[in-house]
Amino acid sequence: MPSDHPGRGRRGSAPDQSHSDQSEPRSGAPSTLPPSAAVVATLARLYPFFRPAIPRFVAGMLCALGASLAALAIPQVIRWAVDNPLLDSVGSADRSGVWLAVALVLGLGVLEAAFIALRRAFILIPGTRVEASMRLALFRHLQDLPVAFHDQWPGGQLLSRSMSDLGMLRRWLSFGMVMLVVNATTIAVGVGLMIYLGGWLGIAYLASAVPVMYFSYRFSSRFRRISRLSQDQAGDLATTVEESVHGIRVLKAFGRGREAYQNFSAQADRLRHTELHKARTLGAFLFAITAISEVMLGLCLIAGVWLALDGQITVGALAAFFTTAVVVSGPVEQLGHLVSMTLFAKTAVDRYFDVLDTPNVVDDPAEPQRPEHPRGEVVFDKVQFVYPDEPPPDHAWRDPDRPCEEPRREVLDGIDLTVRPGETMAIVGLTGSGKTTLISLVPRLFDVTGGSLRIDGVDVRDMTRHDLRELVSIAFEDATLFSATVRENVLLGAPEGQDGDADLDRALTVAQAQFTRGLPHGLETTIGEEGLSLSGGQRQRLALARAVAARPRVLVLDDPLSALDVATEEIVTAHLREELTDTTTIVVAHRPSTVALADRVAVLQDGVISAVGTHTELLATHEHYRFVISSLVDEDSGESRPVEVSS
Ligand SMILES: Nc1ncnc2c1ncn2[C@@H]1O[C@H](COP(=O)(O)OP(=O)(O)OP(=O)(O)O)[C@@H](O)[C@H]1O
Repeated sequence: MPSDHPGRGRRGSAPDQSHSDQSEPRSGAPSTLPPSAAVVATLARLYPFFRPAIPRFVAGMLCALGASLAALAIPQVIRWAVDNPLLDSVGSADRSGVWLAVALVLGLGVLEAAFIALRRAFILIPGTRVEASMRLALFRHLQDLPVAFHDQWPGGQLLSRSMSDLGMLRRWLSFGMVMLVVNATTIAVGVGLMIYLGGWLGIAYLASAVPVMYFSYRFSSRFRRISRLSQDQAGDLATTVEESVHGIRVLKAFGRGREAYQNFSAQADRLRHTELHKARTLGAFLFAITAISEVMLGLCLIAGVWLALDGQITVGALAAFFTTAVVVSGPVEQLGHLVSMTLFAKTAVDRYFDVLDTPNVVDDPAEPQRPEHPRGEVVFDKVQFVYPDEPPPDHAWRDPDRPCEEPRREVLDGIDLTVRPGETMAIVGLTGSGKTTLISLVPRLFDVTGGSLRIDGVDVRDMTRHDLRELVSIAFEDATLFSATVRENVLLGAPEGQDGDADLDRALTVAQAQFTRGLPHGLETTIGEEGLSLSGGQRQRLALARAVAARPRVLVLDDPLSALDVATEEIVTAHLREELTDTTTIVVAHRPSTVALADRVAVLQDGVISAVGTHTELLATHEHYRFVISSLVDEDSGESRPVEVSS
């Protein structure tokens, strides 16, 4: 299957992250490369995103080069002016040569300024486009990645990668990369001119490049490590902010604000120390290269004056030599900042591709199948499931004190269960027995790790995810609503091209969510994070309405009525039984009243289905079922009304 976004080579091409050393940041580049080659190899991965912007970048770079050449031409004019019109005008009234030199310097200055303005105009827009397209690719990939990935990655890490890392990259593309090329060219041309003007003086100045290169080499490997650490710590900090904002009610209710603050403060302090360390490392490097360049210029000045007095160099050439040195010294001093920016950008690219390279293991098959006449029969055939490993220990954002290799455990260990078309099957089991895990396999939130799960004879892994979504819909106990209108939230999964209003009416009635019509703007009221807040029971009813509106063949419900009062639950239950006669329903029952929905009940025990039958049969014959039901009655806040089950 072709890669569906630029920058992604092939599915499953993630670099092996499990064996890398934390001190060496992970990247798409082979780790055997020397640091500078690794930087180039990593940044080269941007090419697919960068390609459309190349013409404008090249134009911008040419403008920047033009500006540098204009600046470098000024010393040549000065040299000519000092050695010719200026000397000629001593004791003469003719100043025309001097005025010409002034006009030339002015013209070159204006040209330099114009080139700089043009450079900005060319590069600003493509830089933002590259950033936007990379952000889009990341978002699409995040949407595509399976639930297991999102279980493992902290939200703050994803947030910081998609926002601050990509912002950093844009700044590097728009400024750092361009100026790196331009400054390197300016230094090369400038030093060439200095050799031309001052002979050995220029060569002596060039010799200062040797210690500069040595310091650059040492600096780059150290700075890469620190910048990776600081970006990862910033991501951790974002995760902490996200968690404390989400959990603000719990923190307030338990009076844990102080602890949360202390935890945040410790993390912020760690980041501050890393930033200080980074700034000191950069400062030492900048000091070294500036000092080397300045000391060398001072030595050149002494030698130059001596050579001029000896008549081996003209005063004009000496003036031009030092004016050129001033033009070159700017780029030399900037080089340190640009190198650090480049290393920062490399880290940002590494962190970006850490996510983008994560293969999607819940993927569409090469040759998809779909049931010809969907009836809604669901068959679990020796299904096994084990949750994926924790993230590898070298993930820099992981807490190094946390154990990494936790033993893998089969949550489901040979599930055999057939749910007949149109049947309602309740899944009952003790807390942690794997009920949610079991039903999550039906819409492929996770893939089975053994055995198979078939709908109407077709393995769910052989269907496209789109086809599967049309067949199966799900409502969770923890109802998530999006910042959108009631209508948009409910019709989120409704089939396209059907009468949305009819689906909406039916779904709201079944889920007893007519209260939405009384909201300030009725069904057009915005709810969710940015809109009106709803109660837990109201949210659950909307989530149920959303699942019903999708008109699925198979409806999967993870205790979706837990927050409803008994009377409302009874009405919803009755409507569901009435409306869903053709729909196969698998419902996780956490309270006896939910079992009332079911035609049959499956008991999940020790990773297998230990019994299937009607509630009455199981009560009479299955000891573990009696135990589970009695514990559910206890849990159910004293609500121990008799359970009515039709079979
Ligand atoms: N994302 C996950 N990653 C790793 N392990 C998980 C994950 N989700 C659940 N588990 C583990 O799998 C086991 C089964 O969890 P599951 O949520 O399926 O149980 P459950 O029967 O639905 O529980 P409950 O009745 O409390 O909702 C538990 O031991 C749990 O710790």
